[in-house]
Amino acid sequence: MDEQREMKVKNPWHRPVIILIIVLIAIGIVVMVATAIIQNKPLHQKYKYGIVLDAGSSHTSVFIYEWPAEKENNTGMVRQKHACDVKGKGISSYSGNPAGAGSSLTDCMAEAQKIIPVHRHQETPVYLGATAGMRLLRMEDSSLSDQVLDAVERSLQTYPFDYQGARIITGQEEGAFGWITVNYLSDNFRKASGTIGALDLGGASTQITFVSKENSENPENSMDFRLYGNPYHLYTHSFLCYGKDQVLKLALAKKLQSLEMQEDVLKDACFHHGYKANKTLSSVFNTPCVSEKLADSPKSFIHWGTGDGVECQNAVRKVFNHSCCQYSTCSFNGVYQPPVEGHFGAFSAFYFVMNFLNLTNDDLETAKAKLINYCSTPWEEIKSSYPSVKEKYLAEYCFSGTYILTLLEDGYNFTSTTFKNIEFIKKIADSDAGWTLGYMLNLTNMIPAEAPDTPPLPHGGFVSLMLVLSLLIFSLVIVGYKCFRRPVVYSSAPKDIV
Ligand SMILES: O=P(O)(O)OP(=O)(O)OP(=O)(O)OC[C@H]1O[C@@H](n2cnc3c(O)ncnc32)[C@H](O)[C@@H]1O
Ligand SMILES: [Ca+2]
Repeated sequence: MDEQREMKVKNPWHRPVIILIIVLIAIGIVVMVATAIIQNKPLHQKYKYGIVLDAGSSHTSVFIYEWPAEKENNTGMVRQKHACDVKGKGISSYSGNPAGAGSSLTDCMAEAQKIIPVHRHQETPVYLGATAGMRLLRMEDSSLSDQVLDAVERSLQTYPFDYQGARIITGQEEGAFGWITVNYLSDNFRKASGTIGALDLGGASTQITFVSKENSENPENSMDFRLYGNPYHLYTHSFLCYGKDQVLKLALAKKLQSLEMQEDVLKDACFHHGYKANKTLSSVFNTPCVSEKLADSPKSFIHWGTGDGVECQNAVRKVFNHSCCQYSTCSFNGVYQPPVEGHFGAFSAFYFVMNFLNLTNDDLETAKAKLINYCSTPWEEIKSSYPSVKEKYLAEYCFSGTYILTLLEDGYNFTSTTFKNIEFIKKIADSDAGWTLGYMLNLTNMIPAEAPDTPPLPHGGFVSLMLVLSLLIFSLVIVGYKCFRRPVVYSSAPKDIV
């Protein structure tokens, strides 16, 4: 039949061209996104290091910090790589053998040499900061404290690092750098969420630091910082002798002085019933924190626990003097302190003790009640319940817990309500809470006063946006093709050619 009929036969070149275009667009998108990712991918990370020795009253710790070499001024970049506890007591205990203070550091410094890559040794700064133990030794005999510092300096200079000095830091520095550490690790300087206060309880001193709206009534308690574009007005105070070891001596001395001692026996409500230890008077009075010495007294006494939490609270209150305050408000001993504001991180012995006593999540009233119960537990029962805990710590938890709650409530004026704002912490983001990180950040200028300019979008956001837009374009092309392609008219072909 010659009948001409229209039938649909696709143009032979049409479909391949469309497929080719779609494939090219897809390849283009993949190449574009891959290039964006590769282009912005950080090169192989190179790290820098810093070492800070915390020469505390009870012991020395060596902290190694690490940060990406290219991002020195980005806050939140420095992290703790390693911590090493020096064997033995704090450097102030080497006053009779200063050279021993230097050699005590060798094991931890050898560890640091192994951990930090050799090619970074020369540029790695080393700082030693000594705290309340050395402040007390300097008060007793400044030439002895100089000798101890000289000995640790000589020891640290023998290592291939960049030695930057060993010194006794001030109480204000200790408080302020502890505050910088906890807020840096919590990333509070970049966030607009505000900062947290810092509570540090050592063996020989304790520090309280927080941002206060009040105008400081005593310049000695105020410190101003400009960090990452924001000004901070800090209240800070360090109470020498109010660390947990020294305050125990203070409390014992008060009892010994108030003639609570009968026939060489000192009955103590802050120690468990059944606790009995022979102690020398000099172990109590061998510190400048205890001013009045005992006259006509025996050389030793029996420390006899009675385990009465309520009586212990009354005894501990006596170490705080509330009788004199020449400012509008004081904490204790005539020290100016505005009312506490905001949230707090409490670390060092605040954490060790509250964590052991399982009081870190309790409100003030519950914590007090649980502590009274704990204090009344007989010593033998305590010892058998915690066979692996150091006996000295174990014997003192009742006293230390009572001291902590009394310091916070009667000393710093936390109430049942504001007590809930205290978080007991050991570490933040795997780094120890303490003054050392803040000290290093400050000395290396690693927290800039002004926030550095950053691109409007972070790298991840930029790549995601590219991907989403590309997929959108791709989908539009497909949809456009489907909607707007013209129906193709096929030419009729003679069906049969005979
Ligand atoms: O800040 P200074 O006053 O110089 O002292 P420090 O730096 O040596 O003090 P630490 O925070 O290291 O420790 C505070 C106290 O807690 C004690 N301590 C450490 N670990 C403890 C634990 O697990 N349980 C109870 N007490 C502990 C330690 O002996 C100190 O008396
Ligand atoms: Ca300390």
